Amino acid sequence: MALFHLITGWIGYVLMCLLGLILIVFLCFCLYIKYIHLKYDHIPGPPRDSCLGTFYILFSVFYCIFDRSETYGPVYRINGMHIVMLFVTCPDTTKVNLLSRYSKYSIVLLFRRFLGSGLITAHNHDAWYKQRRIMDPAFSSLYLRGQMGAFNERAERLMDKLADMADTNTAANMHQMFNLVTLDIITKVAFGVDLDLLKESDTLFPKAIEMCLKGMVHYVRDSTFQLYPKNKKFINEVKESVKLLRSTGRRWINERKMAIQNGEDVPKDILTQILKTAGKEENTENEDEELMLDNFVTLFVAGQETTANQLAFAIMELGRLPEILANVKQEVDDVIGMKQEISFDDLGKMTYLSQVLKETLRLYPTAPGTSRFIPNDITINGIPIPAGVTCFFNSYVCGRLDKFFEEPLKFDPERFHPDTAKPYYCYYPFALGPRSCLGQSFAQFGHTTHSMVFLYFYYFLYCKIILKTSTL
Ligand code: HEM
Repeated sequence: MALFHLITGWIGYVLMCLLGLILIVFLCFCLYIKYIHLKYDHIPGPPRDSCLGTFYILFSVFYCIFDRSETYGPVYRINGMHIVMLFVTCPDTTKVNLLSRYSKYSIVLLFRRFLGSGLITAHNHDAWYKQRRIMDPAFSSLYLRGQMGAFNERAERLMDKLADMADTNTAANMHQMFNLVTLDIITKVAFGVDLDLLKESDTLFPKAIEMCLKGMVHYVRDSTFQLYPKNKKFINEVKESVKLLRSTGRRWINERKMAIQNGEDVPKDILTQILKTAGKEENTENEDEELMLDNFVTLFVAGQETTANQLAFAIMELGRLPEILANVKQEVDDVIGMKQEISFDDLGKMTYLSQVLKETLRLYPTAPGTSRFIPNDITINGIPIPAGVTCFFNSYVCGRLDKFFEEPLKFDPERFHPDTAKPYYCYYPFALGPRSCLGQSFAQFGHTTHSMVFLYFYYFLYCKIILKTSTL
């Protein structure tokens, strides 16, 4: 009996302590919310949906962010689960923040390392800077000029495939075609591997990338997504896809390492540069390998879907707008004529095509935004912003606001005519500043008509398609 009393006494005591602890946590939470209210409530923003703040962050529903930008102005606040996020369309703030050394977010996809500390997601400025300097040569115009053959060949393969489909009256899903061909190009030009996915119809690799991207969208939209049991099957598929991408990377990296060790002549491509990122930090061998794999996956994710989607959106608009299509055809006929091979210099002459592609990214930016953590107090449009928030900059929203672009929903390549004034920090489909897209750094070479390096080569696919369709 005494033992029983002792045990119940202890249980009562533990319960009391637990209750006390819960009460303290609850009070701290209330104080925290009060503090957040006092600190940030002067910034305009929608009311909170519930006691948890704004539960749905709605990153992917851009029209929602867009509507709010119209309602609340150049900077507004959302308290997502009481974490303050700012959505900014003010050009001056965009300029200052994106051109400065502010840090970014990181993604560990569904508990499995995905982009890790690779170029896009690296937090530490110095570590990122070292990687970027190493990668730059593989994106130089010098290296990419030498890859024209690979681009010509892959584009020809696509043309042959389309011609076959035309002969048999088979409908072509252009988005899917572009997905395969951009994957082919990246694997060849960046990693020296010839996949020929258009022919092989091996869907394992493209599917793995698609699953990873789907997983990433879910993760960004709701980071608690992985905790719900009903999502388990999907999550396992994503995990398997990440595993496949990283194990493929490991295999290709090891093959290249062996080739270098055996004194073979290896291309100075992205894979060779990725190998150089190892041994630069005080990392263990395992950490080095993981970093290399982060960059391997990063380049697929950054370079493949973005370009494939841009191509697909442009084809969609050209299909809708025969006049613009006729202008593009005319330019391609004038510059390329009957030539079989398209040269690097030909691409620079395609001014109108370049305008079409820029306009495509205004309406359909395939990497729609970026974010920066703000460590110091700043002022946006006269509103004081206390330090400690993350600012989101959305090119999709800016591209559709009529204060920046007249008749924003009209597809009009003339907006990007070389004689027209450049949009002032409201058009940034490749982000801006030091963390801008690595595939876009051609501007640094002082080339004004075309501001892309890697992407530049995708113009090429257009030329081919336009040429082919005019002869079919
Ligand atoms: C239409 C095509 C593309 C678009 C719209 C695009 C857009 C972007 C954007 C907006 C960022 C910044 C992301 C952020 O801040 O989180 C970025 C970064 C990056 N992109 Fe692209 N990109 C494209 C194609 C490519 C290609 C073809 C490659 C290379 C194969 C590439 C490689 C990268 C890399 C490595 C970064 C990280 C840069 C850094 O932080 O140093 N991108 N891209």
